[in-house]
Amino acid sequence: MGSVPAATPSVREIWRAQRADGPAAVLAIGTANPAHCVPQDEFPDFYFRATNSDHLTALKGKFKRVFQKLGVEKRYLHHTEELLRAHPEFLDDEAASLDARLDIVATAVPELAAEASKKAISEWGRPAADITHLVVTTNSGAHIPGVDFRLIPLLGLRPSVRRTMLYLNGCFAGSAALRLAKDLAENNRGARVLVVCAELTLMLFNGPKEGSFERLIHQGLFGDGAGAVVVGADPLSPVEHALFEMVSAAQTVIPDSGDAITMHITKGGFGGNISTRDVPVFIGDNVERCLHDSLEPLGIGAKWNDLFWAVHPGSSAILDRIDTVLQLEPEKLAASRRVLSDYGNMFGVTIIFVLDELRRRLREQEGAGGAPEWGVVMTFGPGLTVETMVLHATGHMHASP
Ligand SMILES: CC(C)(COP(=O)(O)OP(=O)(O)OC[C@H]1O[C@@H](n2cnc3c(N)ncnc32)[C@H](O)[C@@H]1OP(=O)(O)O)[C@@H](O)C(=O)NCCC(=O)NCCSC(=O)CC(=O)O
Repeated sequence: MGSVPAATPSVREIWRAQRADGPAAVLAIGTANPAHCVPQDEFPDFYFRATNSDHLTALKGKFKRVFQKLGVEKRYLHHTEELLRAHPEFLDDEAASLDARLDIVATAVPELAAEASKKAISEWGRPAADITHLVVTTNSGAHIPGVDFRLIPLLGLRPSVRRTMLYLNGCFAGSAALRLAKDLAENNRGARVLVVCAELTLMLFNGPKEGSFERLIHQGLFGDGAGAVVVGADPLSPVEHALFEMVSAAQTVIPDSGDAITMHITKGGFGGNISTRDVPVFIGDNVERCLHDSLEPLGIGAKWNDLFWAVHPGSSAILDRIDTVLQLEPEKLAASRRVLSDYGNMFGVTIIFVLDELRRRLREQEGAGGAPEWGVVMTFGPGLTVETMVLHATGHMHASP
């Protein structure tokens, strides 16, 4: 008599076994910047000298006035005066400079991305080969194979790592990648997702031009950096620790705001528009509705000042608007303001720096016995798009090395 075959599991049983038991969580964070640091008060001199524009004294005066209002004290930039001298075509948006810019970012973006990733993997505590999924996002490039592919040898990832490359998501790119990572981690038992965002503003670099206000914002606000996060569900004790549990994630579009921020590739790098007067107003008018839409279905009825906050610091005017609308206590957006001040707006990378800064601040508050348990991530970008993620702090807020 033959043995009785084991019953084949049902599709539902297979589906259930493939899924994680608990929520996705942030397990580690790493950040990196280029070495070239430019204090904001020295930037107008650097910029007008490097672009042979010192004769435009009135325009330089306007740059200085507006730069002081952005909330930035210093930034890190890949491009130096030496690099700009070697590429005079980068000073003129009518010149065909796209190929030269793409050549530079093709190497520099993966290298910066790898630096941040190595720090995240080292803090995580497991080998790089245990990463099962890779989600990479950048606005700084347009290559196939892209940064995701280059990271496999740079980090020693498995060739079978499942890659997703997100190009041109503007400043909400970091949140979009984290939202995707949450779904991947919860829907693939044992998955460990490496999220990587990297940006170089070289794609936006141009000389000053009368009447081009957005150029002034492009040059004065944005900075270069990379951030990496390891995301996974059901942490393997004692090696892994959840920093933030990722409770829910949402994305929405603000009605009639489609022209407020636009970006497109041109022969001279990136073109586009930022309606600097409208963006803070659109965000201020919609922030409460987005928050209610995220928190109410979860049954979280906390007051705004009972939460911790990780908000994309688009500029200090945007943070001021959010402060006013939500009537936040001054320290609530302190992590966002600190990152804006020390690094500038690094597009989608910025929110990873804010999370890193926030966990340091929460650790200090835990020590003092009063850290909030629940919090919100909010980022904004072209669309205008608002990304919201609800987080739960776990009490493991150890800082990165
Ligand atoms: C640009 C600002 C710093 C200006 O600050 P204030 O409004 O307080 O300044 P202000 O009104 O005194 O103006 C200072 C000087 O700038 C001039 N000015 C201001 N706005 C202008 C505009 N839109 N066009 C032309 N000139 C303008 C004023 O005339 C004045 O000139 P004068 O001194 O000669 O009188 C601020 O509005 C701001 O931070 N806006 C939001 C920026 C933004 O959109 N960030 C999002 C980045 S994108 C992002 O994060 C998402 C993404 O990219 O995806």
